[in-house]
Amino acid sequence: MLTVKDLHKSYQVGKTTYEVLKGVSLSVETGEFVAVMGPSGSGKTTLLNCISCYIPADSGQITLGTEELARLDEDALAAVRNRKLGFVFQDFLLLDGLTVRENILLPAIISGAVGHLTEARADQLCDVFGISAIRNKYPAEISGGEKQRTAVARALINHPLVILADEPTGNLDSKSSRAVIRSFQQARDALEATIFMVTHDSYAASFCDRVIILRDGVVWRTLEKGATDRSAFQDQLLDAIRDMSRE
Ligand SMILES: Nc1ncnc2c1ncn2[C@@H]1O[C@H](COP(=O)(O)OP(=O)(O)OP(=O)(O)O)[C@@H](O)[C@H]1O
Repeated sequence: MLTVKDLHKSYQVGKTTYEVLKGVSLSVETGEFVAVMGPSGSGKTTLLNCISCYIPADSGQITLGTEELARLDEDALAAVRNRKLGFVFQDFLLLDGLTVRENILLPAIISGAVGHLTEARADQLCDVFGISAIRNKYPAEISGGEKQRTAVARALINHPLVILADEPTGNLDSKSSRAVIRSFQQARDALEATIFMVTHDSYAASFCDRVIILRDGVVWRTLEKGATDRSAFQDQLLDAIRDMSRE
């Protein structure tokens, strides 16, 4: 589904080149919920921005479905962003002047794809995320949890291959974090959505199928949840992070 091979990315600051991604390789399968963790500065956001087509990598390959991103021109990349990727941001970015349903439909409106099928999809997503009763309300009239579920539904409207989430629980208390994670789990279980989430939050990551830990621009370790119970998996993640700081 999503494959990253030997990805390199540097930033130029004045005359100095800082190599941030130093050969990242990973893959995410359809229907997987994967987190990327790592210390501040390890390259998580840079990786996400390369996969999002916001910044070009220096070398290496990113393949989304059957398309290799480096081969695409600007227009094709914009189409990938609109139609093949869904985004969930830390502050959710709902538009205040649009209702819940209109917010969910927005990516479809932007890609010129609104019709009966898309409207039915919006209603299906409202059902899946339990927001049908509030679909005609405006963001100012709904709770934080409802806003989060609206943002996840919006990310799914165009049937994206992958949802990219950047610190989606970053500003939230643990109850609201749990609500966001539950939405991702519902998206995976009910709609076979694939989710790739950057997070600092070991609690949020402990609900994932797999956690990739970056250190200093490379994949340092990958932990599979498998049949491990959530809190034991969170302990494993915290142990790994402690190991990393000792090495
Ligand atoms: N546009 C840029 N120009 C120059 N340096 C940058 C730029 N963006 C990021 N960096 C640097 O690249 C390194 C990696 O940044 P990145 O944001 O990818 O890390 P991160 O793992 O997401 O960190 P955090 O957890 O703090 O968000 C950092 O040292 C950062 O200062």
